[in-house]
Amino acid sequence: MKITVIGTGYVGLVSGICYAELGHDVYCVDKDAAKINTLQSGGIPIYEPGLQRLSLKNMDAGRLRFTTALAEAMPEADIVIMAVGTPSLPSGEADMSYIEAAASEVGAAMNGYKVICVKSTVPVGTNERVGRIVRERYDGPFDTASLPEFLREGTAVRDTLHPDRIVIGTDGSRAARILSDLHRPLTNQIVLTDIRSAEMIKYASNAFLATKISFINEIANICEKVGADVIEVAKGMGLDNRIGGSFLRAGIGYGGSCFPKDTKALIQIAGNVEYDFKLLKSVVEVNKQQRFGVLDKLGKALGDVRGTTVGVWGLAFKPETDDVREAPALEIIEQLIESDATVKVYDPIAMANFKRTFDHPRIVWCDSALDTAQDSDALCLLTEWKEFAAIDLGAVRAALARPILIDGRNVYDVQRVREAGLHYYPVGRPGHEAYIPELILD
Ligand SMILES: NC(=O)C1=CN([C@@H]2O[C@H](COP(=O)(O)OP(=O)(O)OC[C@H]3O[C@@H](n4cnc5c(N)ncnc54)[C@H](O)[C@@H]3O)[C@@H](O)[C@H]2O)C=CC1
Ligand SMILES: O=C(O)[C@H]1O[C@H](OP(=O)(O)OP(=O)(O)OC[C@H]2O[C@@H](n3ccc(=O)[nH]c3=O)[C@H](O)[C@@H]2O)[C@H](O)[C@@H](O)[C@@H]1O
Repeated sequence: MKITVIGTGYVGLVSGICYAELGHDVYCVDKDAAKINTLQSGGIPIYEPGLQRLSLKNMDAGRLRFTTALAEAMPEADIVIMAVGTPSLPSGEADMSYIEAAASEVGAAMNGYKVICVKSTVPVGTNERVGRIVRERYDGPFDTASLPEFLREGTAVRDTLHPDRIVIGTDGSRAARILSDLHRPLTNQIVLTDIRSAEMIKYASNAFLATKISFINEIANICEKVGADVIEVAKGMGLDNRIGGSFLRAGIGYGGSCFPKDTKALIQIAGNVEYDFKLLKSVVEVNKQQRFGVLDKLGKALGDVRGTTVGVWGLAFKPETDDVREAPALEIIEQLIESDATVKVYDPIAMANFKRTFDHPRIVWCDSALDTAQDSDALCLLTEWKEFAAIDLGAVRAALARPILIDGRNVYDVQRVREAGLHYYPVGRPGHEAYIPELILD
C-alpha cells in the first residue's frame, strides 16, 4: 500500500519507518525543514535504538521518502496517517491546532478515496472534526479512522513491529478492511471498534498505567514508614495475573511527553461533560509530589542542602531516550538550585536536550558518571541507565566527599551498596540504618 505519514516526531517517524519495513511505500512529511534535511541525508533527529538502521535500509530499498511538501506526498496515497503533536494547553486540554491545520491541508490535497487516520492522541470526537474539516475542502469519497499509538520511547521499534494489540476505530467496513489488512502481519490481536471508543481506549490505557505507577509509589511511601520493601511487595502483587507485574516499579514518578499530558487531558475531557474524575486527579497529585521524596531524603542525609554540591545521574524521563519533556529531573534540579546547592549533572544521552530546556550558572555539566560523583556531598540517581547500574560502587564511594547515595529508581542491591560503604536511600525499601522506619511493629 502507499502510505503518507504527516509529522515526523517520535510516532510519525517510527510508524512511517516500520510501515516501510513491512514492504509498503511510505512518504513522511514534516513542516520542519531541518528535520526533513536530517532524515533525507540518512540521519535521525531523535535518539531511538535501532531506528536509523531501519531508516537507511528502507531508503536504500526505495520504499521510504521524506519531504516537506504534502502536495508531493499525497496524490498516490491509499492511507494518510496524521501523527502531529497534541500538546497540553495551559488548561490541561489538548491543543488541537496542529491536527486542525493538518486536516485542512489534507482536505486541500485530496484527489480520490483515501483512509485518513488519526494516530495522534486526541479527545473523543476529534476524528469527526477532522472529517468535517476535510469535507469543507473535498467533496469526494474518503473515510476517517482512529488508529491510536501505544509505542514507548526507547523500545519504539520493537513495540511497533511486535505490538500487544492494534486498535482500529472506524465507522465503515471499507476502512476497517484496509486497516486490518495493513496491520495483520503484526498481530492477531486487532480490536475493531467504533471511532469514539478507539479514541477513548488510548486515554484510558495511559491513565490506567499512570494510576498503577502512582499506586505503587504510594505503597512505597508507606513501606518506608513501616519497614517493608516495595520491590518484594510489587513482586508478590504482580504474580497475581489479575494485577500483572508491569508498571509497578516505584520511584520518583512518571514523566515524559505523554502520561502527564494525557492524564490532564482526560481530566478535562471528563470535566467538559461534567464528570469529576477524582481518582485520576489524585494520580496526578501523587505524581507531582513523588519526585520531592528525593529532596526530603537529601535533607535528612545532609542536614541542610544549602551550600552543598549534589551530583545528579540521569536527566531523561526514562532510560534509552534523550527526551527530557516533563522529566522529574527538571523540577528536582530547579529546587536544588533554589536551595542554594551546586548541582553536578550527567546523562549518557540527554545532556544537550536538558541544557536547551534548563540551564543555570550553578549547574556543572559533567563528562562522566564518576566525574559527577567527584567531591559531591551526595549523589542522586534519577534515571536508571544501565551505565549507572553497572558502575563500580567502590570507585563512587572514593570519589564522593560524603558517602550518600539517593536512588530514585531502586537500581541497586542494598547489600552491595552497604558493602561499598555508602549510605543508601532508595524508594520504599529499607536502606541506610539511620533512615529507620517511623513505625516499628511489635
Ligand atoms: N512520543 C510518544 O512516545 C508517543 C506519542 N503519542 C502521541 O502521538 C502524537 C505525536 O507525538 P510525538 O511524535 O511525540 O510529537 P512531536 O511533537 O515530537 O512531533 C510532531 C511533529 O509534527 C510536525 N507537524 C506539526 N504539524 C504539521 C503539519 N501540519 N504538517 C507536517 N508536519 C507537522 C512537527 O513539526 C513535529 O515534527 C501526540 O498526540 C502524542 O500524544 C502516542 C504514543 C507515543
Ligand atoms: O502515549 C504515549 O506516548 C506512550 O506513553 C507511555 O510510554 P513512554 O512515555 O514512552 O514511557 P513509559 O515506559 O511508559 O514510561 C513513562 C514514565 O513512567 C515511569 N515509570 C514507568 C513504569 C514504572 O513501573 N514506573 C515508572 O515510574 C518511567 O520512568 C517514565 O518516566 C506508554 O507506556 C505507551 O504505551 C504510550 O504509547
